[in-house]
Amino acid sequence: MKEETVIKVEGLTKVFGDFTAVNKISFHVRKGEIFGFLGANGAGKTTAMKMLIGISSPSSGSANVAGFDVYTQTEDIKKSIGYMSQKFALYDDLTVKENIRFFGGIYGLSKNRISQKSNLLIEELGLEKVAHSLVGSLPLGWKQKIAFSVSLLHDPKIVFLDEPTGGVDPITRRQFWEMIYKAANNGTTIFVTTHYMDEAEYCDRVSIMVDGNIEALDTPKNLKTHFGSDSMNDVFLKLARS
Ligand SMILES: Nc1ncnc2c1ncn2[C@@H]1O[C@H](COP(=O)(O)OP(=O)(O)OP(=O)(O)O)[C@@H](O)[C@H]1O
Repeated sequence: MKEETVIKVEGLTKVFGDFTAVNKISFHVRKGEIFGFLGANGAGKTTAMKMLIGISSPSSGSANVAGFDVYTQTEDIKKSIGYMSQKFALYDDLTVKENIRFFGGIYGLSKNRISQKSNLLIEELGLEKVAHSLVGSLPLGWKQKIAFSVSLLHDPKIVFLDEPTGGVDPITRRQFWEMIYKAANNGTTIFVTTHYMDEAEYCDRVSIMVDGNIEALDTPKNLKTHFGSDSMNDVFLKLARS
């Protein structure tokens, strides 16, 4: 059976004045794949991701996300994807239930569907006792797990995660990744940036950006073999130093 490609990027470029932040990057991502998008600070990850989620127009090149063009079909892209980041996830001054209701509404879900999804999410995450607590009062790890579930409320084809586990303890990060695996097993494609190299090991494939270019892209196993490394941390350091 032919594997479905849900992200196709060819020569995608973003220029700010005379500075090239993203330089002709090309890659494909398959349905249900966990694709790690790595790079040192300032490598161009966020700039690339903004083009893919339809909030920044590329300078040149092409990209198709969930079947839609990043130049002309950005509204369709936004409806087909989920997004969460460490910096923006949920509203601290709304309760867990209110956040779910709010985002469900934004994603265009019916009241009934929101209610069903809300009950399911609260049960799955064991949040019965805090369903009516303000999100701001919850530990960061809980917030991030709820935010991830909320980003999946509308059953998006692809979810973009921008450093989703920043600042979270290792046990909670592990639990977070179990949620990522579950979503991927259900066919959701995961596009994730991270600075944690143990998380890079959990991805099906990893791309590594250096100064706007994708310098390496393969499975963690192949990358380690290619660079003669025993860890993704070592691969990353070798590339970032070269
Ligand atoms: N609007 C902008 N105007 C000019 N330069 C920009 C703009 N946005 C980003 N840049 C520059 O582009 C480069 C890539 O930034 P970007 O935020 O994409 O990196 P990143 O890989 O996401 O880094 P981090 O891990 O720190 O988030 C940086 O040098 C940044 O200063």
